[in-house]
Amino acid sequence: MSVLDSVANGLLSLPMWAWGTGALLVAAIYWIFPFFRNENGLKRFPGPLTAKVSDLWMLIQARKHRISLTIDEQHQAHGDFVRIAPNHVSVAHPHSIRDVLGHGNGFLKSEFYYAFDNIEDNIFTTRDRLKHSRKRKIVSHMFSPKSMLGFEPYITKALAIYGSQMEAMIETGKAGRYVELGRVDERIKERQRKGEAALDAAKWSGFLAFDIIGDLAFGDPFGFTAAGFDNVGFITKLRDRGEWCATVGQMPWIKTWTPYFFFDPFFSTGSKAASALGRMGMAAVDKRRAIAGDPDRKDILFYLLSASDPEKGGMLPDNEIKAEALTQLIAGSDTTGNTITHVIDMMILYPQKLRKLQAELDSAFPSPLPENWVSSFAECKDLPYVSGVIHETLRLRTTVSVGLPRVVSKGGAKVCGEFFEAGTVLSTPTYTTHRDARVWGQNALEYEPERWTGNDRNELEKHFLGFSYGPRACIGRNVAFMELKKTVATLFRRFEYRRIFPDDGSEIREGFHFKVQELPVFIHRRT
Ligand code: HEM
Repeated sequence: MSVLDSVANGLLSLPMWAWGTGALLVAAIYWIFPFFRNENGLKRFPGPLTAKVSDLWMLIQARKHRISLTIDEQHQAHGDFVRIAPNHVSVAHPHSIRDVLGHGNGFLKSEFYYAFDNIEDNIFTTRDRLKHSRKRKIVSHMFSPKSMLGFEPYITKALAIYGSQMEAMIETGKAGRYVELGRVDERIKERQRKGEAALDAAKWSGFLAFDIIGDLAFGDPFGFTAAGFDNVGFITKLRDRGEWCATVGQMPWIKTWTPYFFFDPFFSTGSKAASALGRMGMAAVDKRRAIAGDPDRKDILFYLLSASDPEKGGMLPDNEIKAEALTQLIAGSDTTGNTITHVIDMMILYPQKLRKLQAELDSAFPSPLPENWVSSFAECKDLPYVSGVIHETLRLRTTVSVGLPRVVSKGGAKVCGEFFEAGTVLSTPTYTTHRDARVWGQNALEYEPERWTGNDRNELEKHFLGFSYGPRACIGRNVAFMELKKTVATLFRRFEYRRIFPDDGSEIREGFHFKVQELPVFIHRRT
C-alpha cells in the first residue's frame, strides 16, 4: 500500500466528530487570521468586529439588500473611516472622491468586479489599466456629441410609444384595473377618479428605458412598452443578476460555486440570470449581424462592429463585441429606468416641487401641444428646474449608492490624511457622501432641486457621484442626461401621477442598484 493510500484510509476511518472539529478549525483559521495579522495596518480603524474578521459581514449586508444603509449607520457611529471588511475601509470624507476615485492616483478596480464579468471581462469590469484605456478608446466614439445626436430619434420613438400607451390606458382603462395585476382590484376602484389609469410606474419606466437601450445597443427595441409586458423576463433577470453580483462580489471566489448553494435559492437564481443574460446578449448580436438592416443606422453595435482592433487591426474579436454590447445594455438600462421611477416618486412625495417643475414646463411648452408630443433635446436641455430635479433625485436616490471599491496602488497612498498600504481596498460610500452636511449644508437631507439652479452648482458638481468620478466614471452620462431630460420634460408636461396607496412607503431594495421595486400610481392627462 502506498503512503497516499494509507493517509486516505486513515482519514476515511476518522470518526464524524473529528471531521467536524477539523472543518471548524479550518474555518476558524480563515476567519481569525486576517484579523490577527492586522492586514495592511488596518487595526487602527473602527468597525464591526465581524467585519474586521471576515468578508462574510459585507456579504450578509449585500444579501439583506442594504449595503448603503448599513455602511451609512456605521459612519454615523464611527466617523469618516470605517473598516467594513478585513482589507477594506470605507472613507466618507469630503475629499474622498478626489483621493479614492480621482484621476492620477493609480488605484484600480478591486476583485469585487470579477462577479460582474459576463461572456468575458469588459469596459466596466476590467481591472487592467491598459486594457481599460484600450476599451475606453474604442467606445468613446459612440458617445461623441455627433453620435449622441444620432441616438435622439430612438429615444423620441420610445417616448412616443410610452405616451400613446398612457393615453390609451387613460382613455380605455377599466376602473380599478391595475394594469400589471391584470385584474380588477376593489381597493383601487374605490380610489380611482375619472380620467385616471392605474399602473406600476416602476415597471413602465423599466419598459421605456429597456426599449431605448435595446434600440441603441442592438438596433431593436425589446417592444416592452408597446406590449405593456416584458415577455422574456429580461428586467427581472437583470435585477436578479445585479443583486447576485453585488453579493458575490464581496467574496468573489465563491462565484463558480453559487449554483450549488442549495441552502439559499437567491444564489442559484442570480447565477442562472447572469448566464441567461449572457446568452441573450450573444443571440442579439448574432441576430443583428444576420439581418442586413438600415445601412445608415448609427447605434452602439454599429460603432462596435466598425471599430478596429488597436493591436491586431481588423475587426474586434467576436466575443469582445458581444461582451461590450451586453455591457452597454446592462449599464444603460436599469440605471435610467430606475432613475425615472425615483423622479416620479419624488415628484409625488414633494408636490410643491412638482408645481415648480410644471410651471417651468408649461411656460416652455404652452398648450395646445401637438398630438403625442415629445420634447426635443434642444428644447429641454437647458431648462434649469428639469435639470435640478434630475440632479437632486440622483443625489438622494442615487441608483448606484454603494461605495465603488478601488485598490491602493504600489507604494501606498495618503487618503484624506491617512496613509494606506498598497493593496488595501478603499471605497467612497455614495449614499453617505451625498448626505454629508459639510458639503450639502444643514438641509442635506431635504429634497431641494433649487440647490442646483443657483451659483453653487459648479461647486456641488464636484461632490456629486451620481455617475461616479475619475477614470472609471460613467461613459454614458451624456446619453443618460439626454434620455432623462427628454423623459422628465415629456412625461411631466403631459401627465400627472399620484400614489394609489399614499400611506405605503416605497419598497427600495439594493443590489448593485438602489431600486424601487414597485410604484403603484394613478396617472392622468394634463392640458
Ligand atoms: C441614470 C443613468 C446612469 C447612471 C446613474 C449611471 C451610473 C454609473 C456609475 C456610477 C458608473 C461607475 C460604476 C463603477 O465604477 O463601478 C457607471 C459606469 C458605466 N456606465 Fe453608467 N450610468 C447611467 C447610464 C449609462 C448609460 C445610458 C450607459 C451607456 C449607454 C452607461 C454606460 C456605462 C459604462 C460602459 C460604464 C463603465 C465605464 C468604465 O468603467 O470605464 N451608463 N455608470
